[in-house]
Amino acid sequence: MTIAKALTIAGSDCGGGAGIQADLKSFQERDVFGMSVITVLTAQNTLGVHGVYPQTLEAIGAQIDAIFQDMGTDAVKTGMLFSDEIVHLVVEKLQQYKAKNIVVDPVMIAKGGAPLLQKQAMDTVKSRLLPIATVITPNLPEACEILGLDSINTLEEMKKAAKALRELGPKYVVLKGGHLEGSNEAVDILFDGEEYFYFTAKRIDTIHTHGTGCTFAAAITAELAKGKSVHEAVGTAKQFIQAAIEESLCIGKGIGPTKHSAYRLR
Ligand SMILES: Nc1ncnc2c1ncn2[C@@H]1O[C@H](COP(=O)(O)OP(=O)(O)O)[C@@H](O)[C@H]1O
Ligand SMILES: Cc1ncc(COP(=O)(O)O)c(N)n1
Repeated sequence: MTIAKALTIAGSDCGGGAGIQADLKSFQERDVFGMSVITVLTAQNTLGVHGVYPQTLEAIGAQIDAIFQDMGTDAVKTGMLFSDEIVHLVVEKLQQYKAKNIVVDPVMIAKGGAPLLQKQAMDTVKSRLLPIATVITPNLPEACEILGLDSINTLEEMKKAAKALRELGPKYVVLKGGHLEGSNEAVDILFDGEEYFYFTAKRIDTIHTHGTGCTFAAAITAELAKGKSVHEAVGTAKQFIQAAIEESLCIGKGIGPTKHSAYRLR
């Protein structure tokens, strides 16, 4: 039997809602063999991030080598990379192993406000990581940070931002509109350099969105691993995250996680 293989290179969320844990659950739900490289341990729950413990470069490099020297991957997702040195290492390794289908979720700030990427790493993310990406999946605050904008408030501004982001080198930009104020729809825009495609869903009135960005990007990665086009992958991921948020979980005292199995169980 063969199966598509996807790798996540990201931070561990011991609370299970975001990071490596969300990614592996999403891979499994999409029938893809999931593998993980842990960059950082976080002590995290629905109330916030209580501790960040970066792994050594040696440990991160050894995990990546172990996977590429034996099993290989059909697609790779990057999430929380935290420091400049980790971003450099991950880019070098992905280039060394000629990784295909790279989905970069440029994780910067947790929903509760904790920094997940050090300020010094931003330039390297822009100059080294985004250019090797097949797809990038920033949310609106991340897009503002990358582009040096104060805010993005309308779909027109989202289109402009998607275009500017693509000029930094990724093949496709998926700009997520989950944070767009005053809209009763959650609209994500895919830009391939020529056309804009809108992925629209009803905005769900819930605070339980811990890990939505990770879950969405992981679902895209899983579909790419199976050989789907970027357009198909984003379409499936949008339905996957919509179902997961619709049935999101009131676990813990703060911002709860989503239900990864919701889409499959429909
Ligand atoms: N309240 C919501 N209702 C429906 N979809 C949402 C909601 N919040 C976020 N989304 C969707 O979830 C995905 C992740 O988006 P977002 O929450 O912006 O990312 P992040 O977790 O990186 O901040 C996107 O497809 C977005 O449109
Ligand atoms: C380890 C880790 N990685 C990423 C996120 C971002 O979560 P979200 O998907 O809600 O933006 C997080 N809170 N923790």
